[in-house]
Amino acid sequence: MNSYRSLRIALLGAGSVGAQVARILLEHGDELAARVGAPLELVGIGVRDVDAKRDVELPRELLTTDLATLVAGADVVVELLGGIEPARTLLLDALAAGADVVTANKALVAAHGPELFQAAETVGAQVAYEAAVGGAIPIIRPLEQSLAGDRVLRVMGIVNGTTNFILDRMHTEGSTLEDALATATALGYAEADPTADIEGYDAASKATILASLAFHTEVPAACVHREGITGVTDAMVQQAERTGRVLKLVAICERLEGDAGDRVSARVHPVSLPSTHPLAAVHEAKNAIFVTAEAAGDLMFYGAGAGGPETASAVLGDLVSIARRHVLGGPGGPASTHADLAIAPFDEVLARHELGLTVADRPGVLAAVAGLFAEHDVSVESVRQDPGDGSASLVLGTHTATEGRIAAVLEALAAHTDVERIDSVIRLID
Ligand SMILES: NC(=O)c1ccc[n+]([C@@H]2O[C@H](COP(=O)([O-])OP(=O)(O)OC[C@H]3O[C@@H](n4cnc5c(N)ncnc54)[C@H](O)[C@@H]3O)[C@@H](O)[C@H]2O)c1
Ligand SMILES: N[C@@H](CCO)C(=O)O
Ligand code: NA
Repeated sequence: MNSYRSLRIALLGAGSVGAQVARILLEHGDELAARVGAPLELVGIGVRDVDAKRDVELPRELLTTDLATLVAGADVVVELLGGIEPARTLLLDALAAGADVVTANKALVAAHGPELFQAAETVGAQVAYEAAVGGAIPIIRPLEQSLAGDRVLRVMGIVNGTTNFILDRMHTEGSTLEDALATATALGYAEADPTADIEGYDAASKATILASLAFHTEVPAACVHREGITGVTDAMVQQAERTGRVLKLVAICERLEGDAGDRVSARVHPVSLPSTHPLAAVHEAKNAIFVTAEAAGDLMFYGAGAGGPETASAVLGDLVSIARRHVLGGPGGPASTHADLAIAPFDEVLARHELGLTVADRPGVLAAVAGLFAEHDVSVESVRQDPGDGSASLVLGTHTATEGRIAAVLEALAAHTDVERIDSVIRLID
């Protein structure tokens, strides 16, 4: 090892991920230091309560509740608190003082990434956030560096471990959403407020980050269409199974070619996909992300999308890489947003839908319902009808149509006297 001085590492947060980062750093510090070329000194761990019970025993003398002072003396700040504040202010202070930053906080990067990157660029510091998307899976660095010479066309995948765990348990064990969420929380997969997982906010934050990196364009979180899994019912799960399909929550980021210039779209919603689709084989809290690039073709990234030790792997990878550059010198690179593509409105995005309806069981109803689709220029591909007691269940599959047209059909169906209920709406992936 050369004679570079120790790098002072401040760790903020000792929860599921933070405690594992501290443990590995303390257990394997020598090995990591050898890779960096300088000792990595964990100078303190910022916590809420130094006496709190933790799964991992941490040296008491490292624990402090004074996060601001801890940050002020650090070369690298590793933020694993979650949430926007105080994480944002602490990291901006760290960057202003010239420290580098590692974070797993996708909510913060999605909402305030440009502000953090700008602050880093001003002082030549670095911000690394590999753990923010796909947990342990290397996906940020491949998009930022490995594919920097290519043109990414599409990024699609399962990016939230908690909702994948829940949907998987609903399919394989008939669990309720609530029971499966409780297990995912106990396993350390869920966010501190699990609404972020089940309502799709977490996946939407990740879609913002992926789309911004993939398309070299700032894609604000507000431009990502978001639907979670709270509308997924047991009946929808069973309906999917009857047709050899499974339900998954996916993020889709696309580059849409157009005569007036390319645009980008990012969205998160449940989909129904054939059980033979590669994403159908992604079980438990695993994540999988497909990247399609013009020259590279299809690439698939698969692995642990959540979990303390798994996510700690990505955090420490960032720490080693950032520390190496700290030792070698040279500023961090600016965020790449040169393409600055327009964002396509969600209404113009194309998809195939399957709608489940309960309708009055009398002659002419099927024709009336089909007429509503025709009126809005949506072509019906398949119809299945199961008679009931005075009412009938209809399942209609559409050809590809814009989201705007489907929304108009749904509005017309909801207003139609023969339509008792819209039971389910799910997008189909082939
Ligand atoms: N758990 C995962 O699988 C996972 C995976 C990828 C990314 N992340 C991200 O990593 C970050 C941490 O996640 P986690 O699962 O470890 O969360 P966690 O809730 O288990 O841990 C966060 C810790 O930070 C502490 N904390 C919060 N605010 C604080 C404050 N103001 N002062 C002192 N301590 C404070 C909390 O008390 C808690 O112990 C989040 O941004 C999360 O989105 C988590
Ligand atoms: N709550 C997140 C953690 C990983 O980012 C998930 O379930 O995917
Ligand atoms: Na990752």
